[in-house]
Amino acid sequence: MAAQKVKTAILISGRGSNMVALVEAAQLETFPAEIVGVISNRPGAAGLEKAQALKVPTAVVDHKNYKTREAFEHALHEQLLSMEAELVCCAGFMRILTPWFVSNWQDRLINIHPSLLPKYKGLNTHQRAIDAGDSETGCSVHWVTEDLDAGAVILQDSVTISPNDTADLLAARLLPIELSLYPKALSKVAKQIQSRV
Ligand SMILES: Nc1nc2c(c(=O)[nH]1)N[C@@H](CN(C=O)c1ccc(C(=O)N[C@@H](CCC(=O)O)C(=O)O)cc1)CN2
Ligand SMILES: NCC(=O)N[C@@H]1O[C@H](COP(=O)([O-])[O-])[C@@H](O)[C@H]1O
Repeated sequence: MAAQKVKTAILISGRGSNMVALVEAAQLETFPAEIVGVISNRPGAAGLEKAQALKVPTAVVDHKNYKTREAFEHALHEQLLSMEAELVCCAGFMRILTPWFVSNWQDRLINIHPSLLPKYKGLNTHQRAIDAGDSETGCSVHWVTEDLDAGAVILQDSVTISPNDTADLLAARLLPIELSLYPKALSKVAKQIQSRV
């Protein structure tokens, strides 16, 4: 008997390119995850319309509507529960999550980060790699822990840095690699979850 697909929700804040890649990958009958919803902390996120066009349920939990980070995360948590999420993928989700949220989703929360972790945690990763004179950078899918971008790496892939690269050019060259990597990582994690007793 085929294992149940892992109910997966995706958190976004912006254009949602990685989210689209995950949704499209999950449309394959043999893919081990089912996308049950897309949630944005920003009402105007372009990814919301992309998810709706793909017939994926969407919700907005606007962090600006809450006085504290914890209050925002309680609302986010309730929305995830309402979607019956078993796994959460951060995909361009631009909020640092508190230990309370991370503990509630421990070992069920992953993220894609635009660097070869453990190098360049945080923001502005491409400019930092360029400024450091690195010959390559990349992207990493990792487990989310309370420490920012410090969780174990699940999969990562690299791209060379050209002499005249700007951060924008690098991000554009890296994006197709991200869009290929994240579905592979989600498949790997979903199969691991399916095998948990
Ligand atoms: N506890 C954790 N939370 C998050 C992680 C993580 O590993 N542990 N990964 C991030 C994703 N991320 C980089 O990949 C990241 C997202 C946001 C920020 C940040 O500084 N956010 C600011 C607000 C920025 C904004 O709203 O534009 C903030 O939250 O104050 C850094 C890294 C997801 N969360
Ligand atoms: N710190 C998190 C972070 O910077 N994530 C990065 O934001 C972009 C989101 O694009 P998308 O919304 O089109 O997937 C992606 O490049 C992702 O690696």
